[in-house]
This record gives sequence, C-alpha cells and structure tokens, in this order.
Amino acid sequence: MLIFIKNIEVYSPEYKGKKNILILDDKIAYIGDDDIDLKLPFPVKVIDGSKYYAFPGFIDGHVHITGGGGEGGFATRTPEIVLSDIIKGGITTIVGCLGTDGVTRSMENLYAKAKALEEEGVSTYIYTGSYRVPTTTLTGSVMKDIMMIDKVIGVGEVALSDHRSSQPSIDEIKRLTADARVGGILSKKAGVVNIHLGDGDRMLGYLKEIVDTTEIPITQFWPTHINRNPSLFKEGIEYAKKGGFIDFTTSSDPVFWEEGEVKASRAIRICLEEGVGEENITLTSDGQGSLPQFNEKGEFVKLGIGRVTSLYKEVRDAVLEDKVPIDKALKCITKNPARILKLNNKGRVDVNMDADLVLVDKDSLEIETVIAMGKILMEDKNILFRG
Ligand SMILES: CC(C)C[C@H](NC(=O)C[C@H](N)C(=O)O)C(=O)O
Ligand SMILES: [Zn+2]
Ligand SMILES: [Zn+2]
Repeated sequence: MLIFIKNIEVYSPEYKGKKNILILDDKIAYIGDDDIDLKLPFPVKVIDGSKYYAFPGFIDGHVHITGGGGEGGFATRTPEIVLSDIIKGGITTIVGCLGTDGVTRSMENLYAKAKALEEEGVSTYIYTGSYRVPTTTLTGSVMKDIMMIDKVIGVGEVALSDHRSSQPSIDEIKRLTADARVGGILSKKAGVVNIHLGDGDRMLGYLKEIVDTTEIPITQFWPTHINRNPSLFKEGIEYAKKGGFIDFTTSSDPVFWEEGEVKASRAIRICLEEGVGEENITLTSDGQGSLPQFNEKGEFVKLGIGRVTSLYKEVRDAVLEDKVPIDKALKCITKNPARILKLNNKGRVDVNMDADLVLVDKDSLEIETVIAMGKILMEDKNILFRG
C-alpha cells in the first residue's frame, strides 16, 4: 500500500517543519519538501496533512497485555487488553509483561497475546519473568529466553522495595541482570531489566549498589513507577542525573495524587527543570495492570485498572497544562523508549524507519489517525478493523 501524506508539520520527535511523507508498504520511503507527482498504475492513498501534526507512533514499554492484578483475590484479576484501546491510545509498539501473579498468568499466554496483537497490526515484544525472582521463563533460562525467542526483549517487571516482591537478595538481582545483559549482547537486543519500584524505604538502593560494585552499566535497568511517591521521585531525579533511566507510570487514580504520587505530566516538567537529561525520561502506562490500594497494615483495600490510553493523555497534559515543549514530551513515549529497548526502526519519523505514525489535530492535539507498519488502523477517529 502506498500512502502519501501531504503538507504535514512533523515532530520526529524533534520539529522538522512542514513535509511530505511517502509510505511504501511498512516503511517510510520519503520525507521531504518535494511534491511527488504520483502518476502510478496502482492506488495511492493521499492524506491532506494540513490540519494535523505527524508524531512517531507511540511506544508503551510496560503493559499487562494478558491482564494482571489479583491482589484482592481471584475476583480482582484484571482483564486482558483489547486492540481498540491500543489503537485509540496511538500505540504502535507495545511491550507485554506479567506482574504480581506469575502463577495464573503464564509466559506462554503472554507470548500468544503478543503474537495475536502482532497479527492485528501492532508491533509487540515481551519481558520474560514477573515480579518474582527466580523468574518464570519460557525455556527455563532468562538468557536462553532472550537469545532464542525473538519477542523477548528483556526481563520484568521485577519487584523491588515492595511488600509483594519475592524479597530477593542483591546477589539474585545481580545475577538476573548479568544474565539479561549478556543474553542481550549475544543476540543484539536490549536485555533491559524492567524494575518495579514499590513504596518501600529501600527505593533505588539495590540498583545504585549494583552499579557501584559491579561492571553492570546503570543503563541496563529501566526502573518504573518512579513517580509513585515524593521520596522515590526525588531519589529518581538524582539517579537519572547519574545517567540512569527513570520511567513514570501514567495510569493513576486521584487517590494516589492525594497520597503524594507525582502526576506523570508534572514529573516530566519537574525533571526538565531539575536538569535531568531529556533522553533519560520515559512514560509507560501499566495498562491492564492493577492499581491496588493497601492500608498502613498492608491490608488490601481496593484496586483500579491501568489504561493504555493514559500514556498519550499525560503527554498531552504535559504540553497543554505543564507547558512542556511538544518535542520533549513526545520523546518520553517515542525516541527514548526506542533507544532503551534498542528498537532501531522505531520511535522516530525518518526515512527507512517503520511506518508507525500518529496524526493529531493541530489545535486539540487529539489523536485522529493511527498508522502502524504502513497500515491505517484508525482514520479520523474511526477504527478500521480489518477482517
Ligand atoms: C504504580 C502503581 C499505582 C500500580 C502498580 N501496578 C503493578 O505493579 C502491576 C500490578 N501489581 C499487577 O500485577 O497487575 C503496583 O501495583 O504497585
Ligand atoms: Zn509494577
Ligand atoms: Zn506493571
């Protein structure tokens, strides 16, 4: 399929000005000022881009695509994701993970759901493992999972500083990270370790000690939920200034904001004001994951469900409410996660990149059209289900 998008202002995520974009099959074939005279003997879809901005397709690096939860018993296990939510959220690349429950949720099911979403047009990857160490795997080995299974891009979400973790020793985390790193090196993959930070007092202590006492680089870790409370957020800023990546969760509930969670859109602004490198900041949604509330005795109170549509909502809030420049806010869900995940064809609007694009209304910044691997999944807010 040939798609020609004319006269569109492009955020690649850096602002490129008004361009014409030609998509050929699943790649961006041309981006530039020339008006291509398309007298071709086959259909070309022409889109008038004058009322849109073009953004890179969004990358959500942490989604419970087969559902998660369960912290309030079996009735609180959350549902698996539906494709329409992913499309409405402008997400064209998604990384699936397991969470607290690594028993009724399996790696096999996670892999199958990732393959299903890929068949439906979205680029998908998965982390091997769940909250617990030793991790659940597909082949019995973290290193083998990463090296032998194309969709496995790293390990996670591994829980630290949380009453629901497996209370791993620091040596267990060192070995797990070493296996992920070497598995990644040997298969040209990220081998990144997605770390879940809970509300415990140890915070990023384990990661800082591993970085200080081994040869493992700080960039091997991708710690998430860093905005969940003010102390962790503050420590995260210092950690990022040392070159680490920090990830803010966009799914939330007003009760968390009362308890001190830093709204993701504000977290971006504060980090930029504090001098954190803009390439060290990311957002992920924790979509379909549970958002459980526990009282001070550690007793379950209730839980909500994460939504992937919160990912872009927080970027849009950052721009419209927190006055973060569009390109810097966009980087958090495009170029930055692409670099962390070593997805070299993703996260940027440029020639030879995968044709993953989101067209938003220039005034409202609302998502209008979503193109994934050169296929239009939503046009003018209408989802185009293909049979
Ligand atoms: C960041 C906070 C608000 C949510 C966070 N969610 C998960 O980690 C996923 C969840 N446990 C699941 O397994 O589905 C949490 O529970 O701390
Ligand atoms: Zn988590
Ligand atoms: Zn999660």
